[in-house]
Amino acid sequence: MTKVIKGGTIVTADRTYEADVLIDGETILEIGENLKGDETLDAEGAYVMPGGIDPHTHLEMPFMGTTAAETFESGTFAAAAGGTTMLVDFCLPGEDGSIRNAILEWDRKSKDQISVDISYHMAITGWNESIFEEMKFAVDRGINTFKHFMAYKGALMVQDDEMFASFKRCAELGAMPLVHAENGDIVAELQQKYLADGVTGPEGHAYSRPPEVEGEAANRAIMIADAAGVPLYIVHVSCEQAHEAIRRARQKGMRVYGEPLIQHLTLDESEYFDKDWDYAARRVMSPPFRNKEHQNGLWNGLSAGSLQVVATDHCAFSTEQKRFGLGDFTKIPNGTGGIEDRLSVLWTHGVETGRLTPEEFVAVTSTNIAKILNVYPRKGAILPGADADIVVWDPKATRTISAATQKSIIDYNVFEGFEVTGLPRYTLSRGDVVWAAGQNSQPQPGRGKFIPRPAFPAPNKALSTWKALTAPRAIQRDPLNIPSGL
Ligand SMILES: NC(=O)NCCC(=O)O
Ligand SMILES: [Zn+2]
Ligand SMILES: [Zn+2]
Repeated sequence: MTKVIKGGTIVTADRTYEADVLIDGETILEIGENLKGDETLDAEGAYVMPGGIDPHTHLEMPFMGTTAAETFESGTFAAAAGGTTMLVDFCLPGEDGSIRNAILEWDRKSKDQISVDISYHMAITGWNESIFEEMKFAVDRGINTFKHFMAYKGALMVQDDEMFASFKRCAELGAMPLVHAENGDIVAELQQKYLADGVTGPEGHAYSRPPEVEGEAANRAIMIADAAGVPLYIVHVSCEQAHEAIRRARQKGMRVYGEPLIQHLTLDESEYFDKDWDYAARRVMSPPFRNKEHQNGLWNGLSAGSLQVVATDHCAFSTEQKRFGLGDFTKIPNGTGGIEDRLSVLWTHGVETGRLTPEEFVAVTSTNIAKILNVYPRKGAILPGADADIVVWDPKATRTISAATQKSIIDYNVFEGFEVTGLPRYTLSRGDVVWAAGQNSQPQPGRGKFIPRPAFPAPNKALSTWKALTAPRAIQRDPLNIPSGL
């Protein structure tokens, strides 16, 4: 069974040109003029781009005494409705601390539910012999990235020596560490200080997580990665202090990647000062939204290349769950959504305003992510042989974002009222149409697949070769030049 996407303009991370795309089964067979297939999808007036990849989601994640309400079924359908064809979810060890069991649990929760493809990052939430051993099991299962929380003291947070040990293990395994960069000790102190001062509402969340705590942790993680000889990916970069650390590291030749979120690019700290408690609490996430200067810095980083990808950190709790923190902001479950709106909000605020070119848009929403996470060119590419994960993007279509019409099952949307221009006309996942605008598309649970991402020893090997060449060495001296010690 073949399909042809006809009459569109292909936009990839490096070029834009007019051509048809012929799909055979799950993969792209040919790109060219006047192609024919068993079925035709009209792309007149539209862009044909690699489907979005969201490298940071938390579907059904147990966290802060509850479980994120967005399910694998609703989350992956919402992704498809927004033009995203793959997401990378964070797999968290349970009470037993076992990585192996966590993977089995994530497989169990996701496999019969997902409409589009997924992959996992594995969280390292402590350190011992069995974690050391089981990291190899994860890599053999196609999980090549390990996440470390430098915040959430008393829960997920790891210490510097644990991170160093885990980063060294990543280096051996050809894997890459990820960090949530915030100084968890200082956050915990500041939380207590603001509570004691009588600041109990959601604004206390923002006050207790200033940009400096993020910048300090980003610098520390970069130093630890350098000492361990491994590349580093910093998730949800929200401020200039962290961005600056990444920029400086990259200037020094380090392979450090930075991931801003669509929320931090478009929403600011004033959200926490809203008089409506629910409104402000729904926007509580870590790190918190920042001011316009930080936002501008993130946009500049995307166009200049010091930041490489845009994610959502989709970790969506209902209003009822957010209310666990009434009277104490430290108990508001941390997380916001965005999986459905990432592409349209980024197109509207990025491409429509001239901050990003369409090619840069493809790079930061798909191709760079596929390359950094080692799944390119299977994903993130419009090339013969690649998976037919494609979004036919109508740059003229408009929508007012509203919880009332979204596919996500959450009862609100942090982008409520945003007018967006640019929406998917069709979303294809491995050749299947999983979203067609105006055609009453439904979730297709169970059709999505887990996509293994093999180890990528090349950057680690390059780094260790360079480290070995430039390592401090003992100076060989003629014994005659060494005092006898008398
Ligand atoms: N970001 C957030 O507030 N919640 C999700 C967990 C995390 O990534 O820190
Ligand atoms: Zn985080
Ligand atoms: Zn996260």
